[in-house]
Amino acid sequence: SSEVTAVEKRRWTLNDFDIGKPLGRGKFGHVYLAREKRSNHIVALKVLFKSQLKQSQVEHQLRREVEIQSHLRHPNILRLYGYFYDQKRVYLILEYAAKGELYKELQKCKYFSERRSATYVASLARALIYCHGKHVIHRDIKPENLLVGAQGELKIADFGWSVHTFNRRRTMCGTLDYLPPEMVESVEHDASVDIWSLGVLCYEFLYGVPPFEAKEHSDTYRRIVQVDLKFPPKPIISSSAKDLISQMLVKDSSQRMPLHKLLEHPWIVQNADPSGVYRG
Ligand SMILES: CC(C)NC(=O)[C@H]1CCC[C@H]1Nc1nc(Nc2ccc(C(=O)N(C)C3CCN(C)CC3)cc2)ncc1C(F)(F)F
Repeated sequence: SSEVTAVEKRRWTLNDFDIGKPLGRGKFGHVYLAREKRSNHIVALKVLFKSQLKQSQVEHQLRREVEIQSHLRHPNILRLYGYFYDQKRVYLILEYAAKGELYKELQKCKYFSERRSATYVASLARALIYCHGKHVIHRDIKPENLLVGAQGELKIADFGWSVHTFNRRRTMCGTLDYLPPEMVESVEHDASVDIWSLGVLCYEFLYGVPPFEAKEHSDTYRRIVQVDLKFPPKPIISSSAKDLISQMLVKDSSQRMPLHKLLEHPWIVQNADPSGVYRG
Protein backbone atom coordinates (compact mmCIF):
# COMPACT_ATOMS: atom_id res chain seq x y z
CA SER A 1 0.00 0.00 0.00
CA SER A 2 1.14 3.58 -0.62
CA GLU A 3 2.19 4.62 2.90
CA VAL A 4 4.22 1.43 3.27
CA THR A 5 6.20 2.11 0.09
CA ALA A 6 6.63 5.72 1.30
CA VAL A 7 8.01 4.26 4.54
CA GLU A 8 10.66 2.36 2.63
CA LYS A 9 12.05 5.08 0.35
CA ARG A 10 12.73 7.99 2.72
CA ARG A 11 15.68 8.96 4.92
CA TRP A 12 14.24 8.43 8.35
CA THR A 13 14.89 10.24 11.63
CA LEU A 14 13.42 9.80 15.09
CA ASN A 15 11.32 12.95 14.53
CA ASP A 16 9.28 11.07 11.94
CA PHE A 17 7.80 8.90 14.71
CA ASP A 18 5.63 9.26 17.81
CA ILE A 19 7.12 6.78 20.27
CA GLY A 20 4.65 4.69 22.27
CA LYS A 21 4.90 2.06 25.02
CA PRO A 22 7.91 -0.26 25.26
CA LEU A 23 7.09 -3.73 23.90
CA GLY A 24 10.01 -5.40 25.64
CA ARG A 25 13.73 -5.96 25.38
CA GLY A 26 15.46 -7.55 22.41
CA LYS A 27 19.03 -8.92 22.39
CA PHE A 28 20.71 -5.53 21.87
CA GLY A 29 18.18 -2.98 23.03
CA HIS A 30 14.55 -2.06 23.54
CA VAL A 31 11.57 -2.32 21.20
CA TYR A 32 8.89 0.38 21.20
CA LEU A 33 5.48 0.74 19.65
CA ALA A 34 5.67 3.73 17.31
CA ARG A 35 3.56 5.63 14.79
CA GLU A 36 5.02 7.18 11.65
CA LYS A 37 3.60 10.73 11.76
CA ARG A 38 2.71 11.31 8.10
CA SER A 39 1.06 7.96 7.36
CA ASN A 40 -0.12 7.17 10.92
CA HIS A 41 1.32 3.74 10.17
CA ILE A 42 1.87 1.74 13.39
CA VAL A 43 5.28 0.05 13.55
CA ALA A 44 7.69 -1.51 16.04
CA LEU A 45 10.90 0.46 16.50
CA LYS A 46 13.83 -1.71 17.57
CA VAL A 47 16.59 0.42 19.12
CA LEU A 48 20.07 -1.16 19.08
CA PHE A 49 23.06 0.41 20.86
CA LYS A 50 26.08 0.73 18.57
CA SER A 51 28.38 0.17 21.57
CA GLN A 52 26.79 -3.22 22.26
CA LEU A 53 26.81 -4.19 18.58
CA LYS A 54 30.52 -3.33 18.37
CA GLN A 55 31.29 -5.20 21.60
CA SER A 56 29.59 -8.34 20.25
CA GLN A 57 31.09 -7.84 16.74
CA VAL A 58 27.72 -8.25 15.08
CA GLU A 59 27.59 -4.98 13.08
CA HIS A 60 28.32 -6.62 9.70
CA GLN A 61 25.98 -9.52 10.53
CA LEU A 62 23.20 -7.03 11.39
CA ARG A 63 23.82 -5.13 8.11
CA ARG A 64 23.60 -8.35 6.09
CA GLU A 65 20.50 -9.60 7.91
CA VAL A 66 18.77 -6.20 7.52
CA GLU A 67 19.63 -6.28 3.82
CA ILE A 68 18.04 -9.73 3.45
CA GLN A 69 15.03 -9.09 5.72
CA SER A 70 14.09 -5.87 3.87
CA HIS A 71 13.75 -7.85 0.62
CA LEU A 72 11.52 -10.63 1.99
CA ARG A 73 7.77 -10.29 1.41
CA HIS A 74 5.64 -13.08 2.90
CA PRO A 75 2.60 -13.05 5.25
CA ASN A 76 4.48 -15.26 7.74
CA ILE A 77 7.70 -13.24 7.73
CA LEU A 78 7.87 -10.03 9.76
CA ARG A 79 8.51 -7.03 7.49
CA LEU A 80 11.53 -4.77 7.89
CA TYR A 81 10.50 -1.43 6.35
CA GLY A 82 13.73 0.46 6.84
CA TYR A 83 16.37 1.66 9.30
CA PHE A 84 18.26 4.75 10.37
CA TYR A 85 20.88 5.64 12.95
CA ASP A 86 22.22 8.47 15.08
CA GLN A 87 25.40 8.96 17.11
CA LYS A 88 24.78 6.07 19.52
CA ARG A 89 21.99 3.90 18.18
CA VAL A 90 20.69 1.98 15.16
CA TYR A 91 16.89 1.98 14.70
CA LEU A 92 15.04 -0.76 12.81
CA ILE A 93 11.54 0.09 11.51
CA LEU A 94 9.69 -3.22 11.77
CA GLU A 95 6.19 -4.60 11.32
CA TYR A 96 4.24 -4.55 14.59
CA ALA A 97 2.90 -8.00 15.54
CA ALA A 98 -0.19 -7.17 17.58
CA LYS A 99 -0.46 -10.48 19.48
CA GLY A 100 3.13 -10.57 20.68
CA GLU A 101 5.59 -13.38 21.34
CA LEU A 102 4.63 -16.98 20.62
CA TYR A 103 6.94 -18.49 23.26
CA LYS A 104 4.99 -16.66 25.99
CA GLU A 105 1.77 -18.19 24.66
CA LEU A 106 3.40 -21.66 24.61
CA GLN A 107 4.61 -21.19 28.23
CA LYS A 108 1.07 -20.20 29.22
CA CYS A 109 -0.64 -23.13 27.43
CA LYS A 110 2.18 -25.59 28.30
CA TYR A 111 1.63 -27.19 24.85
CA PHE A 112 -0.61 -26.63 21.83
CA SER A 113 -3.36 -28.85 20.36
CA GLU A 114 -2.60 -30.91 17.24
CA ARG A 115 -4.72 -28.55 15.14
CA ARG A 116 -2.97 -25.42 16.42
CA SER A 117 0.49 -27.03 16.05
CA ALA A 118 -0.22 -28.27 12.51
CA THR A 119 -1.61 -24.85 11.48
CA TYR A 120 1.55 -23.11 12.74
CA VAL A 121 3.91 -25.71 11.22
CA ALA A 122 2.21 -25.47 7.81
CA SER A 123 2.47 -21.66 7.76
CA LEU A 124 6.15 -21.82 8.75
CA ALA A 125 6.78 -24.44 6.05
CA ARG A 126 5.26 -22.08 3.45
CA ALA A 127 7.46 -19.20 4.72
CA LEU A 128 10.56 -21.43 4.55
CA ILE A 129 9.70 -22.65 1.03
CA TYR A 130 9.58 -18.96 0.05
CA CYS A 131 12.95 -18.26 1.75
CA HIS A 132 14.68 -21.32 0.30
CA GLY A 133 13.36 -20.29 -3.13
CA LYS A 134 15.36 -17.09 -2.64
CA HIS A 135 18.41 -19.03 -1.35
CA VAL A 136 17.88 -17.78 2.18
CA ILE A 137 18.38 -20.32 4.97
CA HIS A 138 17.00 -19.26 8.33
CA ARG A 139 19.04 -21.50 10.70
CA ASP A 140 17.34 -20.18 13.82
CA ILE A 141 13.74 -21.43 13.85
CA LYS A 142 12.59 -21.58 17.49
CA PRO A 143 9.64 -20.29 19.57
CA GLU A 144 11.55 -17.19 20.77
CA ASN A 145 11.90 -16.02 17.15
CA LEU A 146 8.21 -16.22 16.33
CA LEU A 147 5.66 -13.43 16.78
CA VAL A 148 1.87 -13.46 16.34
CA GLY A 149 -0.01 -11.03 14.08
CA ALA A 150 -3.39 -9.43 14.75
CA GLN A 151 -5.26 -12.34 13.08
CA GLY A 152 -3.30 -14.97 15.01
CA GLU A 153 -0.91 -15.66 12.11
CA LEU A 154 2.71 -16.56 12.84
CA LYS A 155 5.55 -14.22 11.80
CA ILE A 156 9.17 -15.39 11.63
CA ALA A 157 10.87 -12.38 13.17
CA ASP A 158 14.48 -13.10 13.97
CA PHE A 159 17.21 -11.50 11.86
CA GLY A 160 19.42 -14.57 11.98
CA TRP A 161 18.90 -15.19 8.25
CA SER A 162 21.89 -16.25 6.24
CA VAL A 163 22.18 -16.32 2.44
CA HIS A 164 23.42 -19.40 0.60
CA THR A 165 26.13 -20.71 2.84
CA PHE A 166 26.59 -20.87 6.54
CA ASN A 167 29.05 -18.10 7.26
CA ARG A 168 29.78 -18.28 10.96
CA ARG A 169 28.63 -20.81 13.55
CA ARG A 170 26.09 -19.07 15.78
CA THR A 171 28.35 -19.14 18.85
CA MET A 172 26.25 -16.47 20.59
CA CYS A 173 24.26 -17.48 23.65
CA GLY A 174 20.94 -19.19 23.16
CA THR A 175 19.63 -22.71 23.21
CA LEU A 176 21.40 -25.55 21.42
CA ASP A 177 18.20 -27.56 21.32
CA TYR A 178 17.41 -26.53 17.77
CA LEU A 179 20.80 -27.24 16.16
CA PRO A 180 20.73 -30.19 13.69
CA PRO A 181 23.56 -32.75 13.74
CA GLU A 182 25.51 -31.16 10.87
CA MET A 183 25.60 -27.79 12.66
CA VAL A 184 26.53 -29.41 15.97
CA GLU A 185 29.30 -31.26 14.11
CA SER A 186 29.85 -27.97 12.14
CA VAL A 187 30.12 -29.62 8.74
CA GLU A 188 28.69 -28.05 5.56
CA HIS A 189 24.93 -27.71 5.64
CA ASP A 190 22.09 -26.50 3.41
CA ALA A 191 18.43 -25.44 3.55
CA SER A 192 17.55 -28.81 5.10
CA VAL A 193 18.73 -27.46 8.46
CA ASP A 194 15.46 -25.54 8.57
CA ILE A 195 13.51 -28.78 8.08
CA TRP A 196 15.27 -30.27 11.12
CA SER A 197 14.51 -27.15 13.24
CA LEU A 198 10.89 -27.13 12.09
CA GLY A 199 10.68 -30.76 13.26
CA VAL A 200 12.10 -29.75 16.66
CA LEU A 201 9.60 -26.89 16.81
CA CYS A 202 6.69 -29.18 15.91
CA TYR A 203 7.69 -31.55 18.74
CA GLU A 204 7.94 -28.62 21.21
CA PHE A 205 4.51 -27.27 20.16
CA LEU A 206 2.96 -30.69 20.88
CA TYR A 207 4.88 -31.70 24.06
CA GLY A 208 5.91 -28.32 25.50
CA VAL A 209 9.61 -29.31 25.58
CA PRO A 210 12.15 -29.77 22.74
CA PRO A 211 13.00 -33.42 21.87
CA PHE A 212 16.71 -33.48 22.82
CA GLU A 213 16.57 -31.37 25.98
CA ALA A 214 19.12 -32.34 28.64
CA LYS A 215 20.64 -30.73 31.75
CA GLU A 216 24.14 -30.34 30.29
CA HIS A 217 25.05 -28.98 26.83
CA SER A 218 27.22 -32.06 26.27
CA ASP A 219 24.19 -34.30 26.80
CA THR A 220 22.05 -32.23 24.42
CA TYR A 221 24.83 -32.46 21.77
CA ARG A 222 24.99 -36.24 22.21
CA ARG A 223 21.21 -36.66 21.98
CA ILE A 224 21.11 -34.55 18.80
CA VAL A 225 23.93 -36.32 16.95
CA GLN A 226 22.50 -39.71 17.94
CA VAL A 227 18.99 -38.50 17.04
CA ASP A 228 17.86 -39.86 20.41
CA LEU A 229 14.16 -39.18 19.63
CA LYS A 230 11.64 -40.38 22.24
CA PHE A 231 7.91 -39.58 22.46
CA PRO A 232 6.60 -39.25 26.05
CA PRO A 233 3.36 -41.09 26.97
CA LYS A 234 1.70 -37.75 27.88
CA PRO A 235 0.20 -35.73 26.27
CA ILE A 236 -1.29 -38.35 23.97
CA ILE A 237 -0.25 -37.45 20.42
CA SER A 238 -1.44 -39.09 17.18
CA SER A 239 0.88 -41.57 15.45
CA SER A 240 0.46 -39.42 12.33
CA ALA A 241 2.13 -36.46 14.11
CA LYS A 242 4.93 -38.73 15.35
CA ASP A 243 5.38 -40.08 11.81
CA LEU A 244 5.86 -36.55 10.43
CA ILE A 245 8.34 -35.57 13.18
CA SER A 246 10.28 -38.82 12.64
CA GLN A 247 10.61 -38.00 8.92
CA MET A 248 11.98 -34.51 9.68
CA LEU A 249 14.42 -35.42 12.48
CA VAL A 250 16.65 -37.58 10.27
CA LYS A 251 20.43 -37.38 10.66
CA ASP A 252 21.18 -37.59 6.94
CA SER A 253 20.02 -34.11 5.80
CA SER A 254 19.34 -35.37 2.26
CA GLN A 255 16.81 -37.85 3.65
CA ARG A 256 14.72 -35.31 5.59
CA MET A 257 11.15 -34.80 4.37
CA PRO A 258 11.15 -31.91 1.84
CA LEU A 259 8.97 -28.96 2.89
CA HIS A 260 6.56 -29.31 -0.05
CA LYS A 261 6.04 -32.98 0.94
CA LEU A 262 5.33 -31.83 4.51
CA LEU A 263 2.38 -29.79 3.25
CA GLU A 264 0.92 -33.01 1.74
CA HIS A 265 1.48 -35.14 4.88
CA PRO A 266 -1.85 -36.53 6.24
CA TRP A 267 -1.27 -34.98 9.69
CA ILE A 268 -0.93 -31.50 8.14
CA VAL A 269 -3.77 -32.03 5.63
CA GLN A 270 -6.13 -33.27 8.36
CA ASN A 271 -5.18 -30.75 11.09
CA ALA A 272 -3.85 -27.50 9.62
CA ASP A 273 -6.37 -24.73 9.04
CA PRO A 274 -6.01 -23.87 5.31
CA SER A 275 -5.99 -20.13 6.12
CA GLY A 276 -2.83 -20.62 8.20
CA VAL A 277 -4.63 -18.95 11.08
CA TYR A 278 -5.52 -20.89 14.24
CA ARG A 279 -8.97 -19.71 15.37
CA GLY A 280 -9.16 -21.80 18.56
C1 LIG B 1 11.46 -11.92 17.48
C2 LIG B 1 12.40 -11.22 18.41
C3 LIG B 1 13.48 -12.17 18.91
N1 LIG B 1 11.61 -10.73 19.53
C4 LIG B 1 11.47 -9.41 19.72
O1 LIG B 1 11.97 -8.59 18.99
C5 LIG B 1 10.67 -9.02 20.97
C6 LIG B 1 11.49 -8.12 21.85
C7 LIG B 1 10.52 -7.22 22.50
C8 LIG B 1 9.20 -7.26 21.74
C9 LIG B 1 9.38 -8.25 20.62
N2 LIG B 1 9.49 -7.58 19.32
C10 LIG B 1 8.33 -7.22 18.64
N3 LIG B 1 7.13 -7.32 19.26
C11 LIG B 1 6.00 -6.99 18.58
N4 LIG B 1 4.79 -7.07 19.20
C12 LIG B 1 4.48 -7.28 20.52
C13 LIG B 1 5.43 -7.70 21.47
C14 LIG B 1 5.06 -7.91 22.80
C15 LIG B 1 3.73 -7.71 23.17
C16 LIG B 1 3.32 -7.97 24.60
O2 LIG B 1 3.03 -9.09 24.96
N5 LIG B 1 3.30 -7.00 25.51
C17 LIG B 1 3.65 -5.64 25.18
C18 LIG B 1 2.93 -7.34 26.89
C19 LIG B 1 1.70 -6.57 27.31
C20 LIG B 1 1.35 -6.95 28.74
N6 LIG B 1 2.51 -6.72 29.63
C21 LIG B 1 2.12 -7.10 30.99
C22 LIG B 1 3.71 -7.47 29.24
C23 LIG B 1 4.13 -7.13 27.80
C24 LIG B 1 2.78 -7.30 22.24
C25 LIG B 1 3.15 -7.09 20.92
N7 LIG B 1 6.02 -6.60 17.29
C26 LIG B 1 7.20 -6.49 16.64
C27 LIG B 1 8.39 -6.77 17.30
C28 LIG B 1 9.72 -6.64 16.57
F1 LIG B 1 10.27 -7.85 16.38
F2 LIG B 1 9.50 -6.07 15.40
F3 LIG B 1 10.58 -5.88 17.26
